Amino acid sequence: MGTVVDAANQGANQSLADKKVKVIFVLGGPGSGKGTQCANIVEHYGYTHLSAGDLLRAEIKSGSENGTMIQNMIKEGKIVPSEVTIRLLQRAMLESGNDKFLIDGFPRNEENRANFELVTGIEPEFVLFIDCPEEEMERRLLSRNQGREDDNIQTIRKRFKVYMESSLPVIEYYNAKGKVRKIDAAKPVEEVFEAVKVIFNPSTETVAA
Ligand SMILES: Nc1ncnc2c1ncn2[C@@H]1O[C@H](COP(=O)(O)OP(=O)(O)O)[C@@H](O)[C@H]1O
Ligand SMILES: Nc1ccn([C@@H]2O[C@H](COP(=O)(O)OP(=O)(O)O)[C@@H](O)[C@H]2O)c(=O)n1
Ligand SMILES: [Mg+2]
Repeated sequence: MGTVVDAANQGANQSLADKKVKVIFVLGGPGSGKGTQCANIVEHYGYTHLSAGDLLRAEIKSGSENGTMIQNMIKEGKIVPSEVTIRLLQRAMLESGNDKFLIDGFPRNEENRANFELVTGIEPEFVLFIDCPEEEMERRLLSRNQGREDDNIQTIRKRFKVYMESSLPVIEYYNAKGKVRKIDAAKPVEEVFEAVKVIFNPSTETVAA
């Protein structure tokens, strides 16, 4: 690990800071519908969607030196060290050319949260909390059919445990700062999106008719 990488990272941070990027964290349990709602938001509001899980899976596929470590952690439902995930997020933000991001599935624990803030200096505008009962999340994960190695009941149970123990406290942290916008996700996709729109509409952006 060298100074070249550190310098590149600092350049990335400076450039993101100069742009004054707008970030919304989209959080919620595994299978709650984060990715589904992000796709809808992108269509209507011009954000770039960055799923931390998708970026990590792409990193495995790319044959990166971290690939095996990431794959093993995902299989066990564990949270990959933030150094890896933050670097992927920074790169994707810069490559997008956009200045508005939905960061989906990150931060997932205190280490993710604190280091992202420290390294990028970015504070989220707000946290969109996609709230769904566990039985419903389990049903959705077991019928997702995307061929994911972690969508089996053994790994799902581990992911729920990690969510309760490590991710909910992050949502609680932002809630204490008045930054959480909570959505009831135990409804059909379109109905959930109606509630999402209410959150996104009062800002300066408008919906295309
Ligand atoms: N409101 C909903 N009602 C029923 N199924 C849903 C809903 N939202 C998403 N799904 C389905 O549930 C599964 C998990 O959704 P996804 O968006 O991948 O969740 P997450 O990114 O939070 O894990 C997918 O198969 C998706 O099509
Ligand atoms: N910030 C993150 C996000 C995901 N991940 C890993 O990637 C897995 C899948 O995350 P995901 O966001 O795609 O999963 P869903 O919540 O969409 O079902 C997690 O269970 C973790 O193993 C991580 O380590 N750190
Ligand atoms: Mg997802």
